[in-house]
Amino acid sequence: MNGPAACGSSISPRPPATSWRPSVRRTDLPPRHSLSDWSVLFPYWRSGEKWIPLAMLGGIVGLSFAYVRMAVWFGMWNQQFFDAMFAYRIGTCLRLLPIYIAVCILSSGCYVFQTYLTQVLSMRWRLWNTRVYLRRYLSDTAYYRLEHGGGRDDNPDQRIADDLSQMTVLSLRMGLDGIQAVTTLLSFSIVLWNIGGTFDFTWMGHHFHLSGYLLLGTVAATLVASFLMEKLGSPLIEADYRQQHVDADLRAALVDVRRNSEQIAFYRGEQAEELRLSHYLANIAHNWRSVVTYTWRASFVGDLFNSTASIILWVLLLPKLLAHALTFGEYSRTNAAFMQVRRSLQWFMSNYTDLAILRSVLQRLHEFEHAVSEPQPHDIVRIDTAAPGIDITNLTINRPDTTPLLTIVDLHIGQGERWMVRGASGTGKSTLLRAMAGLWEYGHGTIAFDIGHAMFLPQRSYLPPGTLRRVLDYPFSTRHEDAYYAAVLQTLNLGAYIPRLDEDACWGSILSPGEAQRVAIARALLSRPAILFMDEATCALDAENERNAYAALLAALPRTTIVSVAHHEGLRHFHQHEMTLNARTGNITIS
Ligand SMILES: Nc1ncnc2c1ncn2[C@@H]1O[C@H](COP(=O)(O)OP(=O)(O)OP(=O)(O)O)[C@@H](O)[C@H]1O
Repeated sequence: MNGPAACGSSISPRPPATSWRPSVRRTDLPPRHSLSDWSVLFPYWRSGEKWIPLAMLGGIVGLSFAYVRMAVWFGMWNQQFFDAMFAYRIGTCLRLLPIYIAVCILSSGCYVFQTYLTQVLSMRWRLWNTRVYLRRYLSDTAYYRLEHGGGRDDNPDQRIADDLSQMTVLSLRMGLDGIQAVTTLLSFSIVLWNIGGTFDFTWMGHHFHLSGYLLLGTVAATLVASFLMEKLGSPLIEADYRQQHVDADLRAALVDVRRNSEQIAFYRGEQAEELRLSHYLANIAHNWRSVVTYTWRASFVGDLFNSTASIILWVLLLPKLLAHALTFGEYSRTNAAFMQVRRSLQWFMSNYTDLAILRSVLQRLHEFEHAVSEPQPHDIVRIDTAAPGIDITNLTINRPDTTPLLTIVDLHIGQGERWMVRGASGTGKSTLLRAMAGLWEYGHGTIAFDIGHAMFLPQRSYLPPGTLRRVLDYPFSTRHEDAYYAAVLQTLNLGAYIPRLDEDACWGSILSPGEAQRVAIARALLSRPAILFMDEATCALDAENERNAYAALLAALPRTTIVSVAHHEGLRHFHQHEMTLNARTGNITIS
């Protein structure tokens, strides 16, 4: 029987207990935005690499200004051109055309170069951030703590793969569009102000003198529409926040099915899985309905405003029309300026959804950063010592709920000694090894050994994708003579794989659990650790292969200290000492 696909699976000693997250627990919470969420944006711009991206950003902003400047120029050109056209001055029109074409080419060039620079900058930023996040995620066993630490953060894969990409793309696009919107607003506001001139009128016996009424009217109309959109669309932020979570939960559940496909197939668990996945799908559908409702409300106001824009402009231009003070060229320029001011003011509302997504992304990244950099309590102190053997002093291992699991007052394991750890299921054998490996943070006491020369073999061996040679060397990149690999494989009855040493494959799903365990033993034989911890590392082997594996270890590593969690009676004679964990007292007995 082949083992569960190890390509991409975790190195945990058993299937991760929390890999299935049945509820969308945090999706029910309202988003808690805080200013510190925005801090996620800054590290890149303060890093040693900052000068190139800052120069690129400067270039993009400069191009943006140039682009807006050209748009203002187009407005002026429009007025001149259409006034000439309606006055039938064809010669003037022909003179104006080549200039127009030249500026068009320049403007398109600016736009294309700005887009190119933005994309390059976005990718550089994303790569830098991803490298930093990967380093943090893979350092100090953060990946293990996140998975096994009671769900302090969910879906780290989504944070690293999707959220970082979204953060860079969205924040750059919104930031640059925002700068462009403000520049456009200022530039065309001046145009509108100048065109708008003054408006004198008498109402109820009072004389009014209004300057720049065209600009004021445009701003007022846009602000009313924005206010309505804000009122109707604000719950969209919350709904979008939840949407990201429910989507990620479904994806995580699907990955879970893929990872455990064989077990599910043996159980014929299709219906149960369909039910479980339907639960996630129902969450998506439920939230999606909210997203749709809030989106159509906001879109309705936005679209209504867009389609009535020309009427609003006509109303605003009515005084000039009544005074016969509007040429077609001036109308054309006013229309362009009106649209630009409206569009840039509207930028804030048309980017409502993106802003909502960005805020959710930043919040999740901030939570992730917090989770990975959370200082790990070191109540169980591991001392790295060059002294041979292992010393355990006043060690108490607790469960996560702080109830005591196991106590070892004082224990010395001498160099080269072989200890068998026994005890009923659930007494804490694996947890003791986790504490030795620095993966268990609940409890207190001291464990001293040569950490740098120790190796742990869990029950479920991790076989990364790649060549068999790389799998055997994992996690190091040491290279041995071919004959050495061959001899080790032969000793462990894996001779059939010698010709396949350089085959690139997903060995986790090719090898049977027993073969995978023998590959792990081969790793120990190849890397020759000073101390070897084994957690039921041969439990999937038949009696003969298990005896053979132990015999090979003893023959090849006579000076290696071995601490081995095992149940099989037949293994007792390979060990000199026995440590039995007592379920009732939580103490150990040594024999
Ligand atoms: N992440 C965890 N969260 C909560 N409880 C845990 C966790 N890991 C282990 N435990 C608990 O600690 C106890 C000891 O578990 P451990 O895996 O060490 O047992 P074991 O002796 O190795 O069992 P077995 O022989 O069945 O492998 C068990 O009661 C288990 O439920």
